[in-house]
Amino acid sequence: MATKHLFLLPGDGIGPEAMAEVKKLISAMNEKLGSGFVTEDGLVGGCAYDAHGAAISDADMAKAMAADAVLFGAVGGPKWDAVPYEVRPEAGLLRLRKDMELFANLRPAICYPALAASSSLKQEVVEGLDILIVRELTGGVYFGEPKQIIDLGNGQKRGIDTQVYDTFEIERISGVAFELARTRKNHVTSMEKRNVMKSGVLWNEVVTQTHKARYSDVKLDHMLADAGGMQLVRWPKQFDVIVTDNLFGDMLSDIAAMLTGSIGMLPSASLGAPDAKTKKRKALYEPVHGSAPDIAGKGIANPIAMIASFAMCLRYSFGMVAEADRLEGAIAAVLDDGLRTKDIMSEGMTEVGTVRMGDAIIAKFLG
Ligand SMILES: NC(=O)c1ccc[n+]([C@@H]2O[C@H](COP(=O)([O-])OP(=O)(O)OC[C@H]3O[C@@H](n4cnc5c(N)ncnc54)[C@H](O)[C@@H]3O)[C@@H](O)[C@H]2O)c1
Ligand SMILES: CC(C)[C@H](C(=O)O)[C@@H](O)C(=O)O
Ligand SMILES: [Mg+2]
Repeated sequence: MATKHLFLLPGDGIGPEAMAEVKKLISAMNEKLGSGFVTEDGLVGGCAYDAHGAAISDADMAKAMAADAVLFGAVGGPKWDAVPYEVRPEAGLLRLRKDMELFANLRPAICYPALAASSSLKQEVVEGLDILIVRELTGGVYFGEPKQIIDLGNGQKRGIDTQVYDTFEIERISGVAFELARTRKNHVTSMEKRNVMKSGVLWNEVVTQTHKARYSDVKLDHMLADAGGMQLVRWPKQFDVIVTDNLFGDMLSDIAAMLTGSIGMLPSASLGAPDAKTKKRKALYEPVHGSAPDIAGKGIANPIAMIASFAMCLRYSFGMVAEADRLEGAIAAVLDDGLRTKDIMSEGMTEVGTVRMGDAIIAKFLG
């Protein structure tokens, strides 16, 4: 079996705790299934800043570019609140996304049957939920120039961020959303704020044109992003695929996380365009949650988002669809058995820490 190079960036806070569970899984897959993964660890975020004064080194950046896939934990924390903006922990993640051109961020929000009763929303609202947020990841206000604070000289300062989208960026992300919708319920909802933003007007126009030219078989709706947030909480099952920009996608996916029971449940895949020759995509897989400084080091973090991100890696980077399905099935089965980390704990269930949850999922996966 061909060697599969994985570059692991556990990061800060609960990142390494969640990644440790995936490392165990990878070792077990190599040993029991001969999966042929070769892994190497690197530094990103605050730990990278502590080691060499940058949120990711050029050497680790090169390794990320060369790997078949990157697995990323989480970055950030109060320890680095005062470091210069350019080298803050989050800058490492943003550099990875930009330099690897990972423009398509897939954030599925699935409510596992066993968790339907433990959501903060009514059971009938979330039961059976299966939606996919397709977030544009390399453009918009995250990267637009100018981005600065200027001194106005009158005791006032001005903070400036710039929202920029070009036609090709909207075209390619909406293409990803339409393609994925065809493999699901064939329905895309595009979200922007065309009522106040010029970039929203263009977004709406380009999505509509792309739909008309290439994907008229898919049902397309448009929704203002603020109303979209409201509808996500009111009746999320009206959605199949949501396509939206970088900032709205960040916020809407955190909202969607709570539909699944906890932000500790939401995985993501960040994908580049297929290479013209090899057809391979650059890819990074990461949980949607952050470094959770409030629970870091306590052994109670939910590793499911990280493990489910690895399932996405198996599916999208290695075509190991059967293994990905089995891993997702193992997560569902362990939840059916009543095991819960603290964030998803409810009455009558068995509370376990990060390691026991990881062990239980691996044992189910290996059958
Ligand atoms: N991809 C990333 O690396 C990423 C994503 C989001 C935030 N961050 C960074 O993380 C730091 C903390 O951010 P925040 O507190 O806003 O968001 P967070 O996602 O880290 O935490 C929000 C809340 O959710 C809980 N939580 C998160 N993940 C959990 C898990 N797996 N299991 C159980 N509970 C979990 C936390 O304990 C906390 O109460 C900041 O520095 C932020 O910039 C990083
Ligand atoms: C950590 C931060 C840069 C990141 C983002 O804003 O994209 C995070 O919130 C996410 O959702 O991946
Ligand atoms: Mg976020």
